[in-house]
Amino acid sequence: MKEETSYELLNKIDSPDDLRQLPVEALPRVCAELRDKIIDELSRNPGHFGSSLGVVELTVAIHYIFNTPYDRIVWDVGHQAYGHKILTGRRDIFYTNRKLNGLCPFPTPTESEYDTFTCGHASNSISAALGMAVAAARKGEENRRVVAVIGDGSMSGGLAFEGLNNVSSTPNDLLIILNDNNMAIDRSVGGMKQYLLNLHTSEGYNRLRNALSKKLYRWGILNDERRKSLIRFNNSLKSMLMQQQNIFEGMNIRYFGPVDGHDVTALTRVLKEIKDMKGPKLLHVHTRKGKGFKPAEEAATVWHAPGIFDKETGERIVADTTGMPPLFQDVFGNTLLELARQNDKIVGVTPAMPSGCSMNILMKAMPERAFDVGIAEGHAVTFSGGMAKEGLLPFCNVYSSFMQRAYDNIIHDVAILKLNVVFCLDRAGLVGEDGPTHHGAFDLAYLRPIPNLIIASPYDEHELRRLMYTAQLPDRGPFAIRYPRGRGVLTDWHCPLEEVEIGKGRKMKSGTDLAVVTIGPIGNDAAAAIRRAEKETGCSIAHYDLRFLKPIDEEMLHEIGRNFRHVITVEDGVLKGGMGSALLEFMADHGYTPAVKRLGIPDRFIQHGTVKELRALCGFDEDSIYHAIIHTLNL
Ligand SMILES: Cc1ncc(C[n+]2csc(CCOP(=O)(O)OP(=O)(O)O)c2C)c(N)n1
Ligand SMILES: CC(=O)[C@@H](O)[C@H](O)COP(=O)(O)O
Ligand SMILES: [Mg+2]
Repeated sequence: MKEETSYELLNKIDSPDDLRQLPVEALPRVCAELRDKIIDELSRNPGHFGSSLGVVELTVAIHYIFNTPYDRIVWDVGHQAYGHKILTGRRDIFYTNRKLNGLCPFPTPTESEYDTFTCGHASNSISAALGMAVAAARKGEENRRVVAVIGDGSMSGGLAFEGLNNVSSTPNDLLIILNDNNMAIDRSVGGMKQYLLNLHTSEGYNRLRNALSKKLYRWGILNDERRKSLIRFNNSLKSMLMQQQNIFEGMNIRYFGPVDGHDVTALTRVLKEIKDMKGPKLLHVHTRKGKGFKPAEEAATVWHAPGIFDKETGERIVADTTGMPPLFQDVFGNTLLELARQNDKIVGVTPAMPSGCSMNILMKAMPERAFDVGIAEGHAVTFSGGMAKEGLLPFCNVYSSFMQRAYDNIIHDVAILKLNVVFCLDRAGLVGEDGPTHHGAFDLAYLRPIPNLIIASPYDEHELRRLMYTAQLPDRGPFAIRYPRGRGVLTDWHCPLEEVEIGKGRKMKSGTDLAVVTIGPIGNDAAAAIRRAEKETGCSIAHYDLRFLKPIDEEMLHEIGRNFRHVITVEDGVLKGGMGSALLEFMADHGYTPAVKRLGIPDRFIQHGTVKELRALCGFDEDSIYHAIIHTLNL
């Protein structure tokens, strides 16, 4: 049995100032306590695990060497920043992490002055940090240092490349720390990953470097003052030996490393040496995702966000899901494979989320027909467009909120040419604990104005399968299907694959007093609310499931407009510009004047919490729908 950690040092660190009072020899102990604290807290209150464990030493070294919060540290994604939170005054409330009204899931400037920028979506740290560095220079804050900490996976994102490109040509003293653990959520992929692997210091190089530096010291050519030049010398030596130019050096960004990211003493030494160097620089750090917790080191994908676990045995505590409805993502993954077996034009595309969206099912069965393109949503869409132009039929699966990155690509590279690409937007609607950066709140509103695009959302798992089948029939053009995070509503997702008439909704039930119009699985909650209202009050309520936002079912809307004085719309998406707005436009365009109450996500960013809590806060959970019905009918 593992001894309980006493957190003797950690409990005295209320801010990085306290950390900086400690002698450097104390840092390994701080790291051990911090690591134990993260393991302990996360075993009870789930969150992003492996990434934070991997950067414990880096986090301690950064706060030890840099004058935070005056110096700006920009974390990329921010899923690795739990150590940062604990060291920056949030230790005692860390148990509230990701809970409603508790600590935010990712660094958030409104929560702490140590959090410098919006985090959540990958690859923005270099651009944001460069902006801060330029601002500091313009304001004459010459002593303010700016650091971007970015993972190897996030470095594969286009935005990171755009940032690097600009860093190389704009005067700045930025430090980019590349935290390379050779993993994204799934395995890192692509040329950047390969390039970084090639940058690994070869054994021969290490031997030569050590021998040379010893000699240089002995000859008096090298001393501590001149160590900085040695790092440069090392890089030239490395380039020479490895016969390739360092891509960062080639872009005028000084490259240092790779260094062992778990040696906190070495890290502090290197950071101290390079922190005040002029000009842009990149420190390449090798870490292990899940470091210090064996199961997480061995199965990094599962332990990216493992849920709760037993910290002694390392076993994940997983709820028994027998008899429960399947995850929507698994219905997608299995159906895609089924369709791919029938239609050899089908290929799958995912930007770095093969496990998250269950495209790993296709990937495993037909590796040559599934593409993980890295954290590259824009590219995923345009790449799909290219394949579609030449006759393939890509199913491009992107989390709804990450698809925001690819808006122009949908319009410019797919919709204008009416290409046959099926966009599957997983995690549509409120996603829960990942909060405002991750809620798939906007897709209905941002997709609706795009010509040529079919937009649908399934009521349940069977409907998802039918929509996927329908979308791959010949010459459908761009087709978007959105569905939520989590489980569906049916116990058996299997059903025959049948065509759905495009633009046709379903009348779920008739009624006379009020029409409730829904889109997507939230319709099930509305149905429950309707049953309750009818049972308790004797009223008569019609329920329409629109199914397609575009083309919208005009016949159905005429029926509603003609027959009802009261309409309630319910959607798991933003009210501004969403399905309710579309209905209102239709009613106005055709001279109908029902009183329309729209339920959905209000015009503000919704915090984190459970989906249930957040729907209630937004006013579209079953209870709220019920009360809206009662209120509308004055019952
Ligand atoms: C734009 C965007 N796409 C996808 C994701 C999902 N995502 C979160 S972390 C992650 C992997 C990041 O890999 P890396 O930067 O190497 O960090 P690590 O997890 O290895 O610590 C991905 C794909 C995201 N947050 N943002
Ligand atoms: C940090 C990040 O963006 C991902 O890890 C995200 O939290 C995954 O979300 P799901 O848990 O819904 O797959
Ligand atoms: Mg990584």
